[in-house]
Amino acid sequence: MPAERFPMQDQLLSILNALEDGIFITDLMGRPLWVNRASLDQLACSETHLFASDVYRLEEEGIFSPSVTRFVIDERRPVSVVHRYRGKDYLVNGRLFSLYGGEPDAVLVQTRNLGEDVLATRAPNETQALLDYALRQLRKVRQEQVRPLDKDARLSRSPVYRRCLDLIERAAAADTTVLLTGETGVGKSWLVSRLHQLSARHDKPLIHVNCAAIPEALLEAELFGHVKGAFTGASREGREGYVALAEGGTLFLDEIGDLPATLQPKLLQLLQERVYHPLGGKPTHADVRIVAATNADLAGKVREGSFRSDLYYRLNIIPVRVPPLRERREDILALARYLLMRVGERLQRPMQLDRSALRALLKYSWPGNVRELENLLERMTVVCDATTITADDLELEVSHEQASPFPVEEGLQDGETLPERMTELERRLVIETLEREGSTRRTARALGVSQSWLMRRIKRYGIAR
Ligand SMILES: Nc1ncnc2c1ncn2[C@@H]1O[C@H](COP(=O)(O)OP(=O)(O)OP(=O)(O)O)[C@@H](O)[C@H]1O
Repeated sequence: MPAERFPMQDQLLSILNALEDGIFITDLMGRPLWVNRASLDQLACSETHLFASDVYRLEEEGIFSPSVTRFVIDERRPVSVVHRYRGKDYLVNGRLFSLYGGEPDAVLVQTRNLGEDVLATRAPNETQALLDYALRQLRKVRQEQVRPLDKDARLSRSPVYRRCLDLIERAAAADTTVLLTGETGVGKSWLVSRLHQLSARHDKPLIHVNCAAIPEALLEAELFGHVKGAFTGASREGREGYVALAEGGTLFLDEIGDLPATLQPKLLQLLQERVYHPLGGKPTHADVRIVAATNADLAGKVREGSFRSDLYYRLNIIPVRVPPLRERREDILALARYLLMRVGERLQRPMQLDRSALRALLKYSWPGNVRELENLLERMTVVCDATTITADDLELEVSHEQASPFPVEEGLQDGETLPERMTELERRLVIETLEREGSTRRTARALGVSQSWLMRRIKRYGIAR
């Protein structure tokens, strides 16, 4: 089994591979992380196929029937069942566990072939003890040697959003100013936390300041702090501002377009000279990385004179445009499943979406972007009687149904050719139908093509499954 998928010391690999019990580990989205030899033999499925898929799809394909992993993910509790599989009886134990020693972040399924005995000579807990030992060692190895698994990086199938994630990753390493722009709810703040986590400053604070939410009269003191008695109403001891609180880390200035004109030169000084003035105090040196975000048209504000152009250019060193959800339709269903799982976990109510709901989510234009999707799924989790959400439950407004993503009347984009447009249309249709239908067999039927044609396209477009 490939060590790069799940780095592990050789001895541990040998122990786990020597077990007669099958060991199958997935993340909480049901994506395989590691599987031992016995488990692969039991499943009679190629390793490549297994790792390119998730338990939901594998269940649809009949490789699991049903999947114990899915049950553990949905129910959030351990389960023990006896499965008859290819003429043999297996005792299957599934449970949540933590790879890092904190909150559960993975599912472990252990499969024992009952036919081959569960011999009286073998202490029943022997395998379990060995396994627990191996997992303890594994946690240690991971904590020492590798960075935590990046659970979210695989969340995007959209080239535009992947470019955005890529840019964030590069910017994280560069320690320079970044300006994120994009509609409300697209995930600008989410990307800033990701940037901070990936940067060398990750063990220092990330301070989020919403420039639009703090009254103008207070913003300067909040940002830069004040010494005692600096102004009427100031606290007697004086107070540190957000810049000081972010020392060594990242200062995230959200809604930067609302930064008052009086503060703009002060921020410029901080950016250029790394110096600021607490109210009533001396110039102070700061070591912070500044990241700003806005859903306003900042260049327009510069043109109309309400935002300083020198500050704009200084902030705009690495501009990152975060695309709205309607421009990354390939991600809608994967995000919906992920967010539904997250909210289900929080509210202790696992839910699922039926096919009519998936179709409705794809048709809608999401003016409120990821936040709107998240809020809708939370509302559904609270108000739906049944645990399966249907299109009727969603009540998405027809007026917000999306026009075709490829309107003929708009013609081709600058420099785009007809074959390029056709290829992109094919790619998107394949991805969306796969997301909706789950298995390649059903997708091929829905698209009216053969399964081998579909498999070739999946390969050609590098569609992760
Ligand atoms: N790629 C993603 N994966 C998971 N959750 C996401 C992702 N992008 C955004 N979210 C979630 O969507 C919600 C909205 O995101 P966020 O607050 O970052 O948007 P925003 O662009 O900063 O919005 P605003 O401009 O209104 O401040 C958050 O709850 C966030 O966790």
